[in-house]
Amino acid sequence: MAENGSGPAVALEAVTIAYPAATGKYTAVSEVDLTVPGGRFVAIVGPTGCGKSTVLNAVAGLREPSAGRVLVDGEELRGLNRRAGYLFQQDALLPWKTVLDNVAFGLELRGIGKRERLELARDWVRRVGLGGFEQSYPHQLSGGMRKRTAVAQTWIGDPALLLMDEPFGALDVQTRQVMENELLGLWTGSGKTVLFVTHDLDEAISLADEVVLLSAGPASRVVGRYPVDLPRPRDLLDIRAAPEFTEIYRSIWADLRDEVMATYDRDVNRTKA
Ligand SMILES: Nc1ncnc2c1ncn2[C@@H]1O[C@H](COP(=O)(O)OP(=O)(O)OP(=O)(O)O)[C@@H](O)[C@H]1O
Repeated sequence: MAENGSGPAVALEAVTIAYPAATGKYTAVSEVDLTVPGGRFVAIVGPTGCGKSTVLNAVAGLREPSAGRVLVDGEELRGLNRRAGYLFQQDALLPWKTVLDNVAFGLELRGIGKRERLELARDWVRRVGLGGFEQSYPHQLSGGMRKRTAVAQTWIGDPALLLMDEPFGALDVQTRQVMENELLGLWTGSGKTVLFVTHDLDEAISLADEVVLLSAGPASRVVGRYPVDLPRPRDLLDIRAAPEFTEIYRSIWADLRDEVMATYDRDVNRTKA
């Protein structure tokens, strides 16, 4: 059951995922154990290609484990995770629809009447700071505005679990900080469970209650879990300057660096071979 708030608890039990490869198969992650209490914000970090997205896709129900299982509030996940909403680096805005219609689209698919969905969408467009841009089309928006539209698109469905894969990875640094702050503003008090994948340790620590470190692949697994006891609510523009932040950063980076180097050595040896 959810521990605090309405978001579901998520557990991965000895999850192994292998992909077909030229040489037979490639085991991306092996026996991953991970528990995320309901309502918590957990960030997953690790070197490039270690399997962060693979883990997220397993929780989304997009990728079935070759072994092990995923539990959502104690029940084994089978097929798509219908309690989850997604936010990826690439947004999924429909170019021929306006901001308002893009935000309302998920509700349309759910069969919610036009009047109600447009009313809700108008509210969400305002909440993400896009009031006045309801009738704009995606190509008329900046990267940050597109991201705001995507955030509204995800949150309007009120998913209890949010799965985010480098959602702000393509944004410039300033826009990214603003969006991270706004994400925390939306999440605080919502009770939603969040799994957030990022390359960026700064971002992981700033946002999360806990950072989980995956080892270098192949057969990546969880090699570290680090609680982030920074007070909330957090203002990310200030928090990165706090000495406690630097301390947490140092302790995680000491381990992450080893995994990054292991990936680097592996790639160099592969190139030489
Ligand atoms: N569909 C697929 N078929 C074959 N191999 C795949 C597939 N998807 C991922 N892989 C491999 O599995 C490993 C893990 O990939 P994944 O995308 O989960 O890693 P990641 O940590 O999210 O990567 P990045 O940091 O680059 O975003 C990589 O070596 C990748 O090449």
